[in-house]
Amino acid sequence: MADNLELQGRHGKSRVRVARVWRRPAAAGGDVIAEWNVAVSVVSDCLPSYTSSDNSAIVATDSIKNTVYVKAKECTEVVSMEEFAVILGRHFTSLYPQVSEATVTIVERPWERVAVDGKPHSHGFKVGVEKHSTEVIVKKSGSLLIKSGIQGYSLLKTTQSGFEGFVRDRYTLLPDTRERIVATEVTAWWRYPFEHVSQLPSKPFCFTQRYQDVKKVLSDTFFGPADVGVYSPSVQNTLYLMGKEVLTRFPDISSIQLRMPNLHFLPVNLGSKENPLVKFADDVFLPTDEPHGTIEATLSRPMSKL
Ligand SMILES: O=c1[nH]c(=O)c2[nH]c(=O)[nH]c2[nH]1
Repeated sequence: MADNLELQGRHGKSRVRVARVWRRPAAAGGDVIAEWNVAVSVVSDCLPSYTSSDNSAIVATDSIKNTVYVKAKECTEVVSMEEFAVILGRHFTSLYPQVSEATVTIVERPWERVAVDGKPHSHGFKVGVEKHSTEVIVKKSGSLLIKSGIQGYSLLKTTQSGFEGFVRDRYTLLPDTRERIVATEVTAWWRYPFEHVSQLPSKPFCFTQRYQDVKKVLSDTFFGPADVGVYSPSVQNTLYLMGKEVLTRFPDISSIQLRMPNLHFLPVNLGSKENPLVKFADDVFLPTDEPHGTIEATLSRPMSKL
């Protein structure tokens, strides 16, 4: 309380870029690299720095940035992003009495090991497309919230998609269809059920593995079997089935939030009655991303929240 006003502040450093290499012989799988874009934000009791010129309680954002590099150096064994975020969160909340909470957000640059002549390369990587992220909140008490996510996961089917039976009134122009392209760029966030640092799994890499698992379940459900696919009556239904499958398969995920824009591929019809230049026959489309439909939902088990 200051000047009869409530103040809720937080500070930290964003866009801290760090790359960590773990050296391993080729026989042990080769070098491992992680490139992370880290944001740390702490809730800290430093009211006088806002209300007067007393900075004595401030952990400088420059020191917060430096800590990211120190902790990366200290991780002599390969760690997942989620584990690294927990390490940072625990550090800030345990070292500084005035810091009650730390939020650590990390987005990974998706370096993927290349293969040369079919053999995984010991130290060569190329960048992939979709991105893995995490957001971890650690409180001084040890209470914890861990979310992981995927962004920019672009998926498309050339058929086995339709949309019909929707509201038809004077504003409706869209015809019913059982044949269209469906394309989206999935953003997903899922929450793990660990609510205290003491509940964290000791098995290394489980978060990284789970990310790969979730990614596969999302795409397998979107596409259906390789030869025949699966019919999608709407993006809404496909989104629901994707989220449901993740919760069914992984008891250690308590909720999932999915955002799936409907990126329209418009039928191309060009010309006039006299000169029908291009007549659409499910073959030539105008790909668009603006405007796009926005379809999103959160699925949770009863009693859990995202
Ligand atoms: O799968 C869809 N869901 C919608 O809500 C919608 N709305 C629309 O115009 N096309 C579609 N497609």
